[in-house]
Amino acid sequence: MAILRPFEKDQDKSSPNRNIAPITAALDSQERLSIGGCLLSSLAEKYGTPLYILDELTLRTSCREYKDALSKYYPGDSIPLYASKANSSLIISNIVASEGMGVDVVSEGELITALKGGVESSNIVFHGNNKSKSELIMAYKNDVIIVLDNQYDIDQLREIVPFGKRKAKLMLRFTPGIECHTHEYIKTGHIDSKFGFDPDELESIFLQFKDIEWGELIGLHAHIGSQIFEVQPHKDLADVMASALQTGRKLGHSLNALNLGGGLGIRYIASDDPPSISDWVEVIAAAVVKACRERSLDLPLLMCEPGRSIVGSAGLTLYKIGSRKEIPGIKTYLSVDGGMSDNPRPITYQSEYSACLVDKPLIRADEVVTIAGKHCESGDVLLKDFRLPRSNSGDVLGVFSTGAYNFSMSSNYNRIPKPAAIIVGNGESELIQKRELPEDLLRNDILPDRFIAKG
Ligand SMILES: Cc1ncc(COP(=O)(O)O)c(C=O)c1O
Ligand SMILES: N[C@@H](CCCC[NH3+])C(=O)O
Repeated sequence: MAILRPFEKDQDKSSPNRNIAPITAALDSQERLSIGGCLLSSLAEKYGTPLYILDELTLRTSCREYKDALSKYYPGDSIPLYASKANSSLIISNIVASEGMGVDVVSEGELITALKGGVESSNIVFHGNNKSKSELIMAYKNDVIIVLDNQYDIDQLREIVPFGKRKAKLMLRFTPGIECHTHEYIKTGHIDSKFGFDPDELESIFLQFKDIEWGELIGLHAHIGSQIFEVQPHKDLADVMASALQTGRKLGHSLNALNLGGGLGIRYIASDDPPSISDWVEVIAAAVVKACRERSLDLPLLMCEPGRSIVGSAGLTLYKIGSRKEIPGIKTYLSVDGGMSDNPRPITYQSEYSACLVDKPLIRADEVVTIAGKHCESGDVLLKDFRLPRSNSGDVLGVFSTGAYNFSMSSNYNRIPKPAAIIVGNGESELIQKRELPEDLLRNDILPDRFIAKG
């Protein structure tokens, strides 16, 4: 298999999700790798490692591609909502809002981050299969769109919304019964999923909502899964959703919005071949238009919720290589100063990544190594049987496409502090997340008085 070098000239710069590296990847005169005009080895020196890096231009380009493609291919109104579970922070909320996107949130933490980052509440959609009362109160008070996932949501909201006051804006999530090819853990559209109402329940929910005082059903939502390369499941989804829209409208609900969720995949390794953002939007827009026209339905406001394809390839992580263990005839381990606590995807989903030595990206890869993390877990491996040039302790390794579901899924396993994060662009770098210190990890520990030795 050809190795697609992440900084090759044939990068498809217009569609970041088809590139392994950020679109600003470049080499300096000594053939060392830079991103956003910043030399990666200098960033490692300045901020320490492990270090999450976010490339501003790649992130903005992805947002613009969604916005532009929706305007170009969908004749009705549309808005892409960034799925902030992929990576939630003030800076990302701020950037996606400035690009005219909304945000999808699933907790008070993600909601407050979106609001404080500058996202307008009318452009926020609140999800969750087990929302707490305080989450629902916060969502209602901030007038964000609440996605009803189950009867428990309905029962709680009925008590929360004060009688005679502003109605809650509601969407209804259902499981469309669509299978897609992705990891078992990140499929959500199949009938036995924990998310959303069963399609058979829809009619009775529509009837239940006919005369309620406290909420207005404004649309429908479904999401089939994540890291998907095929477009057929989303075409099928458009059809299933248009049919549900027709049922709901016949039963008297205006249902002006259709939210098709996220799911577009990105290229982690050379053999990954996702459609571009623009091609994906073209297909889903056409499918929604066709499905609505066939049923003589007015076009709804079209929403989608991309997470990974917005932020995945905008991010990379720098590590320092430390110890080397050679097991003759078996394998060579290179251990780095992070691992499953900053990137739990390989151990969770057997996900594969691409990487290089940032100061030697073009040197011939002459050994096969396993890049291990530093945690007390044999499965803590970031890259298996990966080709790299001979390295030394202290060399900086860059792992690409870590912008999505890395920081947001990070942990403090083994009481390892979380890495710092920076943003780069136009040759400048700025801190966006402070590095945790070991002392920070004691912040919430309590040693009750009776355990403290009395002097
Ligand atoms: C409801 C919902 N919307 C959007 C997303 C974002 O998906 P992705 O990051 O694959 O675009 C997810 C995650 O799978 C989700 O559960
Ligand atoms: N966390 C998953 C994606 C799940 C998306 C949320 N429904 C991943 O890392 O691939």
